[in-house]
Amino acid sequence: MASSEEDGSVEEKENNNKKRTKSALATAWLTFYNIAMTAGWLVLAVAMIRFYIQKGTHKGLYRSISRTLKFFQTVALLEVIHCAVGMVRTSVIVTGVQVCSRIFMVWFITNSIKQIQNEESVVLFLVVWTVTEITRYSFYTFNLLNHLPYFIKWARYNMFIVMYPLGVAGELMTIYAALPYVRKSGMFSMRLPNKYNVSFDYYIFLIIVMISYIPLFPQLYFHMLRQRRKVLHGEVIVEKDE
Ligand SMILES: CCCCCCCCCCCCC/C=C/C(=O)SCCNC(=O)CCNC(=O)[C@H](O)C(C)(C)COP(=O)(O)OP(=O)(O)OC[C@H]1O[C@@H](n2cnc3c(N)ncnc32)[C@H](O)[C@@H]1OP(=O)(O)O
Repeated sequence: MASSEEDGSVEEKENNNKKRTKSALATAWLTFYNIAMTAGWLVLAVAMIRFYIQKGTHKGLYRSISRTLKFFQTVALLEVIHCAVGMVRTSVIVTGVQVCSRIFMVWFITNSIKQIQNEESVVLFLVVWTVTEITRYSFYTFNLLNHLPYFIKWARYNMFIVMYPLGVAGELMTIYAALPYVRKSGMFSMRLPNKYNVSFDYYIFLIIVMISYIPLFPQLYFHMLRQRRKVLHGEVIVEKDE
């Protein structure tokens, strides 16, 4: 009996040690990840400001920053993995929708349709994303280091109230501006007859994507409002299984 109790406690200790090592590793990785992402978005912010000061126009801005943007926005796919493996306490679905819609905007809209790269709406979502991400990643970094200045916490859970709708407006206006070019070029579309016997119309797909903002965006927005109430006002919120 005594020996089985001892065994139990040894096993428990081992499990606790494993958990501690795992959580120390996770914290180290997340700290590195968040510092790298803050730096990446800061580089983007500086590049945008320098471009505008030097050229005095937004034309050509997207081209000048596209490589860095594509890199850091694509790396954000790791956030879906962080949620999936339980490294962070966030819904995979909420994070997945957020990250995938951004990656879609970068790769399949702005990067693929050169004619729209100089639209004002592109600058709108780029500026909004940049401000948001610098705030968000520095929030996570300082939080992990247990030295979170209140103004960063305040900014993280207040700025989105305005930034989210602005970002979405920029994205939707950009997709809308892309529609005529997509229709004319027939890009990413497959017409019948073809050897796969499959048809796909990217133009229609983009319209469906635009419509899907109507049910999906409020869910992200209300998720952030709930987070705001929890973090800034200490409300206990029972999350539904998302
Ligand atoms: C194929 C095409 C598909 C197209 C589909 C189209 C439809 C799309 C519709 C919607 C489109 C939206 C487009 C987006 C536009 C913009 O971004 S506009 C700019 C404004 N944007 C924002 O303000 C972004 C806000 N969103 C977010 O912050 C996140 O992405 C989120 C997932 C929505 C919410 O974040 P969440 O993590 O749930 O909340 P937090 O309070 O920040 O964190 C919760 C806990 O998790 C910890 N955590 C999370 N990530 C990290 C990390 N990287 N490092 C460390 N810790 C992390 C965090 O600390 C919290 O932990 P606890 O304190 O323990 O609770």
